[in-house]
Formats: sequence, C-alpha cells, structure tokens
Amino acid sequence: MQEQLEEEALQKFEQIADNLSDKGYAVVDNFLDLQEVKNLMEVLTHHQEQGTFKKAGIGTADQFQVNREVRGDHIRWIEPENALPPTRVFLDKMDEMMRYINRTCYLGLKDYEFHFTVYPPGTVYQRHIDQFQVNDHRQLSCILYLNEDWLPEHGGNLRLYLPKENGEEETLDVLPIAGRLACFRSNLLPHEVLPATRHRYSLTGWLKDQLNELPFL
Ligand SMILES: O=C(O)CCC(=O)C(=O)O
Ligand SMILES: [Fe+2]
Repeated sequence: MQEQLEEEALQKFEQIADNLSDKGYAVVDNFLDLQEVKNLMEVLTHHQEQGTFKKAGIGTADQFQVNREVRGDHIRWIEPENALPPTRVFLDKMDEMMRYINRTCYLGLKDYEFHFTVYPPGTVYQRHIDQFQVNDHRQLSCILYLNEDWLPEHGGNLRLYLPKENGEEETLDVLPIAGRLACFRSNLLPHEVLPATRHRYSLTGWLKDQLNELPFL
C-alpha cells in the first residue's frame, strides 16, 4: 500500500517535471487526495477565524501597494516552523517534488514560500508574471486548489498565456478544482485569475533558487 502510494507520487512528479521541460507548465489532478484537501480547508478556516488573512498587495517592500482592481485576493503566509499537520503534509510533498525536479530539470531549487489564498466572489488577479524584476529568485509558481464541487459555471479559471511558434499567444484555462496542482515557470508565463461566483480557495507559492532570509534576524 505504502509502496503503491509512493509509486503514484513519483509518477506525478515525473509528469510535472516532463511537462515543465516540454511546455513550461504542468497541471496534475489528485496531487493531494480529497481528505488531505479537506484537512487543509479546515486549517484555512481556522486561520480565517483567527483573523490572520490580509489583503494581498502588488510589488515588493518599497513599492508595495494594495489595488483591489488588479488583485482582489486575501492571503495568509505559511510559517513552515509553525505549520499545523495538514499544512506539513503539503510542505513535505513540496520538498519531495523540489528534490525530484532538481534531479531532472536543473533549476537549482533551494527553498519555497507559500500562502493560503482566498478570492472573494467577483475578484480577480489581472494578467501578470510572478517573477519580480528586483528579486528574480522565483523559479516555479505552484498553486494547489482546494475547491470541492467546483463547476465550470462557477468561473474562477486560472488563464495561462502560452507563446506559439509564430509569436502569437494562445490561452489555456484551468479550473481550480480540489486537489489539482498547477505549476509553471515563474519568469515565462503570463497568467491571470478570472472572476468566480463562489469563494475560491487555494495554496499559492513559489519554489526558489535561493534560501529564504530568516525573518527574525
Ligand atoms: O490562483 C491562481 O490560479 C493564480 C494565482 C496567481 O497568479 C498569483 O498569486 O500570483
Ligand atoms: Fe501569479
């Protein structure tokens, strides 16, 4: 049983690594199972009840601004050292995935940062690229969706803009369904979050080629 689970996890990592090398993005379903997703939703709800979500901003420290037209989500950063068990399960899987990708894709990944994310109905994140100009250590963007029973009519797609060989772009829409992981090269792919009719929940983060700075030094 354990071996079968490990085999399944490895197959997913392999698919992600292959798709990242071929296309610059990967979308895999059942990255976490439904029970693991439910457990993460309980943690998210707990953080909400504690009032620790904040409106997300754009830009880095000295150019930080909150602009709800551009980006309407609320976020709560994960502190790995204080992570509750369901969050730990997710982070451990990310560690494994990072090691796997490093063996095959040579991105030199060293660390990650993740936050819980809530988009209230009608909010968006307009087209953007995730890598900051002043701090280009974000290599891979990863989003795990937590929305059970999400239907196409609920909206809320992640829209990826993919370059075509003739220089034009095509779009790929990804529904934010529970357990699905979307992953893409942070410096390559513009993307946006379309408005939804329901609250849209996820874990959003980046695998980086530099260790995070210690926050309290
Ligand atoms: O939630 C998503 O699908 C994408 C989020 C995003 O683009 C971001 O937080 O930078
Ligand atoms: Fe983004």
